[in-house]
Amino acid sequence: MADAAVKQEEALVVEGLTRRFGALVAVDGVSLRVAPGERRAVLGANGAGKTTLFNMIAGDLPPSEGHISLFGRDITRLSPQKRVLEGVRRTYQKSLVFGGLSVRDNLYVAIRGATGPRLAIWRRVETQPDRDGTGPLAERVGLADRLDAPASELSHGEQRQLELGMALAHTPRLLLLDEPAAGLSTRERESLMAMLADLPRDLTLILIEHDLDIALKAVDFVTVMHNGRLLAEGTPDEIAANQDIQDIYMGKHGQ
Ligand SMILES: Nc1ncnc2c1ncn2[C@@H]1O[C@H](COP(=O)(O)OP(=O)(O)OP(=O)(O)O)[C@@H](O)[C@H]1O
Repeated sequence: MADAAVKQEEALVVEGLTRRFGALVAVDGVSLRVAPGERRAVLGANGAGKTTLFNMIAGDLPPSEGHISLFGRDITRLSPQKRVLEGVRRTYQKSLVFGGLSVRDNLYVAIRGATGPRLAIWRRVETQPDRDGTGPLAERVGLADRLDAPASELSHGEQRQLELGMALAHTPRLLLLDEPAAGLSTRERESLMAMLADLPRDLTLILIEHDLDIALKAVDFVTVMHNGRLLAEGTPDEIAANQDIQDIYMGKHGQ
């Protein structure tokens, strides 16, 4: 049918998004449009409102005002769980990996969370779906040879890789990564960024990043926030050439 070739929707549209905490306006009328498959960085100094913006997109925090649409569907009032089913997945600044479980079991828990009711964990092992899914997932994030290692024994970089693997278990359409490279060594950052670059283009990726150099290498487009507002948007080249942004907001955070 000719009509099947429908116009492709934006992956994410955020309109006039605002979040107040008492008198503080943490996010102040932010509007964004992110194309399907785009790699976008959200930059800004501490307290700029980046995580609050993520919290509202993921449904962890209701907005005070504004709207959020995912592939043309208004998700502003959906619960975080329903947004996961719609394809939104996020990571947090603080690790949510289970240290006492192996890499395999962490990935399995993530897969189960995506595919079955919570209590189905009590079903007989052989009747549980997707047990084989842990291997390919571990391979995607460079942990194929660490499947049986307890997560607590992973390096910081490997833990970040595991978090990414857990987020990918839900085959997200929109992946929100909150400072995925924080605390990593230069080598670990490079390897994580290479992994992100290898993610399929049917996945739309937004990452919060403090390090301007990392962000500019990893993305197609950059949004800069300051004091809850959108300060600038542009390609990495445009942002790199913007001396005000470099000096005032990013210079002190570069490493
Ligand atoms: N639950 C909350 N209650 C009150 N104030 C909050 C809450 N969450 C965030 N804030 C405030 O909102 C503002 C924006 O915080 P947010 O964490 O979104 O910034 P950020 O850009 O992610 O900063 P960072 O880079 O330090 O994580 C800050 O002033 C913060 O103190």
